[in-house]
Amino acid sequence: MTTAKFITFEGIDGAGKSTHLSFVADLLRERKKTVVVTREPGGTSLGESLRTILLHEKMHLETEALLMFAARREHIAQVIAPALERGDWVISDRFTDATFAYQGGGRKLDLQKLAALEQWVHPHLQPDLTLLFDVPLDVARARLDATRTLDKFEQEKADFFAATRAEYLRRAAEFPQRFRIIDSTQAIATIQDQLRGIIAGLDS
Ligand SMILES: Nc1ncnc2c1ncn2[C@@H]1O[C@H](COP(=O)(O)OP(=O)(O)OP(=O)(O)O)[C@@H](O)[C@H]1O
Ligand SMILES: Cc1cn([C@H]2C[C@H](O)[C@@H](COP(=O)(O)O)O2)c(=O)[nH]c1=O
Repeated sequence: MTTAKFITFEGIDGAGKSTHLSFVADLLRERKKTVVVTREPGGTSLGESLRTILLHEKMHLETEALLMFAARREHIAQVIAPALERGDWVISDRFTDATFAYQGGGRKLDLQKLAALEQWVHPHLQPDLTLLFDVPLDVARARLDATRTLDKFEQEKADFFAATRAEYLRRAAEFPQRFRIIDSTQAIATIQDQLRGIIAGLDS
């Protein structure tokens, strides 16, 4: 029997990560796992209130980073840690890599300050697996433009997303043991085949 695992989905807006969340959850349920699917910012009542503020209100860039970690602290306390302690598997649509990528890469905040917050908020918790859905900016932008009204982050310019994507890829290279980079320009069915292989490898 394998122990509970913490899986995170990451990527720039429009990369396609949310498309595959329920597919991976279903794969795990087929393997008789109890799965908790959650998201950041969000996942708790307080976190969802903070999400609305974060995605729609202008604020100082350090306030934005601090609120991301405040929402995360509550999320870990109320949802992630209890689920893992119960033996449930947790899938989170974004986690701390997003703060490094968006606030560190995109907003250019000091990575050392973000690392200090990470050390404060979750010194002993890291994802077992991080699926990084990677696409060129123009592909992500075309997908977003086709589907929705854009929030504060999604309205950012190309250089913001270029820096965000670069920081994601830098972290994937820094932590190769937990990151898997998914070429999200592939067809959805092809990506699902790849995900099936990754999940089988994790749960064996
Ligand atoms: N591999 C793919 N090929 C073609 N279209 C895709 C693919 N993956 C996702 N899409 C489409 O792109 C759009 C954005 O996908 P999705 O909502 O999963 O992105 P996301 O990365 O979760 O974005 P966000 O982080 O902004 O929520 C959706 O309309 C989805 O159907
Ligand atoms: C956790 C986290 C998220 N963000 C940004 C990234 C996205 O633009 C939104 C979340 O929206 P999604 O469509 O549900 O992915 O928030 C961020 O900037 N920093 C973070 O730590």
